[in-house]
Amino acid sequence: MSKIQVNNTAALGQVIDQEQVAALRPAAEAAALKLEQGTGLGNDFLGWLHLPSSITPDFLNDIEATAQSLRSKCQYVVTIGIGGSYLGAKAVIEALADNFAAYKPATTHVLFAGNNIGEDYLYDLIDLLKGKQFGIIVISKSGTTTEPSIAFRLLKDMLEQQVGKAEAATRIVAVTDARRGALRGLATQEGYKTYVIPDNVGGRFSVLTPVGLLPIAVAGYDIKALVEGAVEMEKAGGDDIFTYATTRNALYRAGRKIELLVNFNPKLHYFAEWWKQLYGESEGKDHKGIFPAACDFTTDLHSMGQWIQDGERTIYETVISVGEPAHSVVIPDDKANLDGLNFIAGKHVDYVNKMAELGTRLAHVDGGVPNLLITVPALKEKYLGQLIYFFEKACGVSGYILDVNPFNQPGVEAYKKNMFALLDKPGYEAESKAIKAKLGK
Ligand SMILES: O=P(O)(O)OC[C@H]1O[C@](O)(CO)[C@@H](O)[C@@H]1O
Repeated sequence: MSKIQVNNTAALGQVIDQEQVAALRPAAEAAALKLEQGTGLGNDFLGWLHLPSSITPDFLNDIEATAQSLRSKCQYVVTIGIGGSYLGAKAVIEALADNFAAYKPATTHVLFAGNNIGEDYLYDLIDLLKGKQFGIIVISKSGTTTEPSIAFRLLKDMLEQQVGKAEAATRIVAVTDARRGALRGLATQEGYKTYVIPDNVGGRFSVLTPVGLLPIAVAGYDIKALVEGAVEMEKAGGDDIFTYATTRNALYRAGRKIELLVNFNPKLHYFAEWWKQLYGESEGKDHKGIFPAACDFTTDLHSMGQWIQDGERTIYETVISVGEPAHSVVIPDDKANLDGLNFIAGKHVDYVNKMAELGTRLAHVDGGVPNLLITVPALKEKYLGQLIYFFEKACGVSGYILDVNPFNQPGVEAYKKNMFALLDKPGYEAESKAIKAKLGK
């Protein structure tokens, strides 16, 4: 089976050595056992662990049928959600899509909303959708998150005005909790097609539920291959996962507090955004946790490269290296050679990119930045499925090595409480009074 691979050789020798990594292996194995036996912190949120192998062909067929129905009617399908309720779908779609898909004709464009509170963002979206055939996938595990709720209220209204309430109900799909939350009530009342986010799967671990699978299928990608890749990784288990989890924890203990996930392919930008939530929400608690940051290379070498090469030595780098590009572009020969580029004439652009990648890794290691390498054969559904499961499992293992609960996110509530208090939300009267006093109002 061709699969993703992890290599930590270039992470060793300066800041940490193999012994320090090996010393964490028993902790990693104990963490994996805790996940398997459900005996660790947050054990009511382990539904993702054997999720891939529990997905049936019938379930995927049903999602594909719903996707096809939306595709047949809609030029645009707006996926409404935030955090784990959008980043997985966005990451996979961007990794697989034509870089310029937005400017090329397509049966159906998948758009995203409810992931910010930008008035102009919503204005521009509403403007785009005026008079167009569109549908909505509204995703919220809690069913009460403010950002997607605002976007859904606006777009539902607009859709009903454009096509009538009955037709709108056939173009809206809700993905939410089986029982709880305002979205569940609304979907039942309006008769929307719904999918359930299992109770024991947290938002940031939900990309392989309908949260990710439905928008990915609407965008035209092969969700069966995606799940197949995840199943392969679920069954393959250990070594690469342990290597990644133990090396990053050894580096953290040696003072490397920031992990920089870098790619040499712009299609992976949102994959890093998904990864940032996965690791940031899972590990950043009890005043602990590696700070997950990301860069797109070579783009950011011309902005962040100086800092990475020469700034404070608190970072290490994890490179996601893609083996093969999907297409071929060769650099042409030029008789005049005024740009001096004939030394690479006849070479594939990807060959130059790979030399940039190798040169960057060597330079950064020389500059004191330990380097982990994850190779992905190609940007295809199957390998993305492997990568998703790899990072999820490594996150659970890593979180237990760090001795935090990797499956909760209590810290996210602080901003929400203040926002509701400032907005005078019913039920927040005491908080409103307190925050206004603090602001001298
Ligand atoms: O799916 P929901 O409940 O709308 O939550 C969206 C995101 O918001 C958070 O709950 C944080 O507020 C994330 O954990 C989650 O992925």
